[in-house]
Amino acid sequence: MTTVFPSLHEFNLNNGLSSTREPIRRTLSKMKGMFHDEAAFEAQLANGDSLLYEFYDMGVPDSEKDVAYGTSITYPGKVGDEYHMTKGHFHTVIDTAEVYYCLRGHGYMMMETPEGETKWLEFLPGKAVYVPGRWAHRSINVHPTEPLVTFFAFPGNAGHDYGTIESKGFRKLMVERDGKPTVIDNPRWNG
Ligand SMILES: O=P(O)(O)OC[C@H]1O[C@](O)(CO)[C@@H](O)[C@@H]1O
Ligand SMILES: [Fe+2]
Repeated sequence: MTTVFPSLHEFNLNNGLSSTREPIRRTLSKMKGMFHDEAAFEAQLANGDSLLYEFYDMGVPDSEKDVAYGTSITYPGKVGDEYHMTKGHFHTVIDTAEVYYCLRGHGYMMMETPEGETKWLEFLPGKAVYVPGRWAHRSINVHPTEPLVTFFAFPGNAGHDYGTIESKGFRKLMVERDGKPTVIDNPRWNG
């Protein structure tokens, strides 16, 4: 049995970053095939492999008795008309849930089940989104200039299944229409 000691970590309330741990960073090139406008993606990548989001793995044991937690920071911007977002995933142990609490910014949590139900809920500072087991989830930043900062927690054994989203995509996308965030059917959904 692993012995886990009580620990203390700091996450900055403004930028979401921790002074006590290194984040995992995902740049544009790690998101190939995720945005619906491939030409806009390639054009943007030619201008530099910019940082889209970063988040923390605090290294808690991968046991169902433990709680994985950390902050997730998605930077503002769009690829074509589609807002910056995380890759998104199901949990490998698919019926494990997750909770997110928004600390800064404006965004949405896009969710869907394998059966095809979809749901998106708004992130604003002070709002908590509960993602039940079986719902794939992706954070989306719709603010023009501010980072979307959330704090998340989920069972340590949940794991990340990226394969399903990488091959099928999400059924719904969040794009800008007439200057406003708008949900559309994913024209490239491959279910
Ligand atoms: O794993 P993705 O989809 O790249 O997005 C990262 C986010 O998801 C998490 O894995 C939590 O489920 C966090 O580490 C982070 O908030
Ligand atoms: Fe998750």
